[in-house]
Parts: sequence; C-alpha cells; structure tokens
Amino acid sequence: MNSVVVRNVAIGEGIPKICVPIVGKTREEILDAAKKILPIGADVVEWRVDWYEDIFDFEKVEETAKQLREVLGEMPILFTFRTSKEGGEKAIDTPVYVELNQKISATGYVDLVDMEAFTGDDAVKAVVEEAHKHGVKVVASNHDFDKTPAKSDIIYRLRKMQELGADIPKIAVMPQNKKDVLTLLAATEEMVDNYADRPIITMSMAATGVISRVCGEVFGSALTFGAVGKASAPGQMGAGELKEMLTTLHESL
Ligand SMILES: O=C1C[C@@](O)(C(=O)O)C[C@@H](O)[C@@H]1O
Repeated sequence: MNSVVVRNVAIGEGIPKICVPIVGKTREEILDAAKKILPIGADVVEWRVDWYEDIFDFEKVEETAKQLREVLGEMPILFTFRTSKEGGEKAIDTPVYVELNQKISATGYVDLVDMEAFTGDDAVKAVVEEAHKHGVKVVASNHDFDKTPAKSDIIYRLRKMQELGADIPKIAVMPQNKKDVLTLLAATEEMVDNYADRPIITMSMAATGVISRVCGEVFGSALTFGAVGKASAPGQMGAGELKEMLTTLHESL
C-alpha cells in the first residue's frame, strides 16, 4: 500500500489522520475557524468552499486561500467544493467546477482538492491532470446521504476512482440500520485487501455510523473527519475526542 505524503503528513500510514472541516461563510469566519483548529493537533484542514459567500469570485477565493495558508503554516489544506447534488451548500456547473479546482491547484496554497468522482470521467481526469502538474493530490469522492449501496457497488465506485487516477478514493454513505454500517466496513476491508494500491477513506454517517469514524486503522480507512465547532456532516465527533480515541485504539493494536 502506497501512502500519500502531503507536507510531512503520511496518509495511509499508522493512525488514521484527522481532518477538520471549515464551514465559514465569510473570510473572517474561515480564518477564525482555522485559528481554533490549530491547537487541537489535527493533521489536515478541509476548506469546504461551497459554504464561502465569495466562492464564485476567484480573486477573493485566492486571497482567502493565501490568508488561510498563512494562518495554518505547514498544515495540509484540502480544498472541497461539495455540490448540492452530493449534500453540499451550492450547485455549480461542471465547467465552472472543473476550472475552480484547476485554478486553485495552480496557486500553491492548497495541497489536496476534492473532486466528486461521478461528475463525468473527462472532468475528473482534467482535474487530476492539472492538479498533478502542480504537485496537488486529488481526493475523489462520492456521497450517498440516503442509503448505503451494496458492498459490491461501494467497491466498484472506489475502484473506479482509482482508475480515474485519484490519489485517494473516498466514499461517505448513510446507514439505515446497523447492518449497513457492517456493509460499509466490509467493503472497506475488501477494497484494501484485494484492490487498493493507495489509501482510501470511507465512512458511514450519522449516529448509527459513528463507529466507522474511529475504526479506520482496523478496517482500512486512512483519514477521518472530526469537528471543531460546526460539523460538516452528521456523525462527526469533536476532533479532540476523536484524537484521544484513535490514539487509545492505536496503542492496543
Ligand atoms: O466527504 C466528506 C466527508 C464528510 O461528508 C463526512 O461525512 O465526514 C464531511 C465532508 O466535509 C467531507 O468532504
């Protein structure tokens, strides 16, 4: 299994990495949130730009990214526009979405970009190609906020992301019962055991799925999302508590 190294953080090695989302609407809120994340000891920050009021004005996006980089120093930044189709705050036309991810990759302020895997193969490949030109890693993602697909379908989606050239395939699904959580975990284990040659990220959302956010080291999910302040998805626990749990578990493995 190859790990993905971003600014000295090796995703895919040892304890799952903790990523804290920022869901501020204004530049001030975004930078404030970043300052609050710093003391927690998280590994990665996700800037959920679909929440940002000026997201369609690239000059402002670039300036905010620059200031965010200044606040966060060496902490890796994942740039994510989560579309309304997959549970995010705003809709975006595909060409604009592709261009946004390509342009931010070229700035040098972010380390990873999130690209929804089922946007269309050409769109995903275009983002992967441009990101890689600038040394930026791509997290391909897929979200199902209603249900948990069959195990074979989850594996199919993760393999497809890998084939499209994503550095880290990721899937978040909603459980309707406890068996669905087991399905997600079984898919994770099977993907890592049989198909993955790179780190993957999986989670089962909401309260029923919360166990999936702490057991990544056992079943094979390389990163987990924890909140500082406002959560970006149902089921995220506090990043500080998450860190303690992951550390305790790690020491017993
Ligand atoms: O894809 C994900 C995972 C997530 O949806 C979660 O369930 O923790 C949170 C999002 O911010 C992130 O982009």
